[in-house]
Amino acid sequence: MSTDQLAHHLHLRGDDVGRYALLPSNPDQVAPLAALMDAPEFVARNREFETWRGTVDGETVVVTSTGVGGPSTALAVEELAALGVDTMIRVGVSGSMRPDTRNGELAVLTGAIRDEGTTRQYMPVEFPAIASIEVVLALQDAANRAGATYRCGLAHTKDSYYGETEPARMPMAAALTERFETWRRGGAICSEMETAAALVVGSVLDVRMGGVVLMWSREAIDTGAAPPAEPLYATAVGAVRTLVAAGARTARDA
Ligand SMILES: O=P(O)(O)O[C@H]1O[C@H](CO)[C@@H](O)[C@H]1O
Ligand SMILES: O=c1cc[nH]c(=O)[nH]1
Repeated sequence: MSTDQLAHHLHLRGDDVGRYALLPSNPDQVAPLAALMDAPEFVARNREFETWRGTVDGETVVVTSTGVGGPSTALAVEELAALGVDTMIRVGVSGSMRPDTRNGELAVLTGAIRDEGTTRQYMPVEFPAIASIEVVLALQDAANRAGATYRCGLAHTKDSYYGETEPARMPMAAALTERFETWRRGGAICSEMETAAALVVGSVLDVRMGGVVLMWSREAIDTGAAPPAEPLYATAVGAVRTLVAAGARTARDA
């Protein structure tokens, strides 16, 4: 795809983007994230992919929703990378996998368990889904500056939300419950649906990729209360600020 061409799913061209992108899965989070930047403006919407743009310390940053799950996340990462974006951060909400998590705490993601289907069509299962160290450190720095409560670690990425949150009613109840406990005992801190695809596709395309999510329990979701998103948004935009200040990225082959 040339950068003059309209990207098939995102409906963006090369001129619309810079080097940086934030990737919430929920289109409702796009405008509030862009609002923390200078000169926020709507750029395009097609299907579940809504894009706004702003600047952070003079650098163009797009905010593009990926939709739920690996397949649409892979599309968004592919098309943004083809247009020239080289640094991306997944932003979203997850369940927690640790009993001591405070509702609303952030998780800065160092990697993801590939318990989903999309990345198997990119790389064999032995290949790890690992975040860029530069993005992880920038997110930590920004979370500290935002005064956010957070922990760092692995996300569990799956394809079935109800398989995670209501396993007992699934035909595979025993297997789902046992697998979930296995991931928990292995150290996973949260469960969501996009990070593994973002990290593996990012790695294949030489994109610096990381992720930050707000951990919000199923019980809290069921109350209908909105999660307190300000620390999440401040951390995501603050991390871009840190990366912009650092300047040139470290080359993968250096
Ligand atoms: O709130 P977002 O970021 O969409 O993330 C989580 O919520 C959705 C499921 O309800 C999945 O996309 C999951 O990853
Ligand atoms: O995938 C998700 C998203 C939010 N909460 C969960 O428990 N799981």
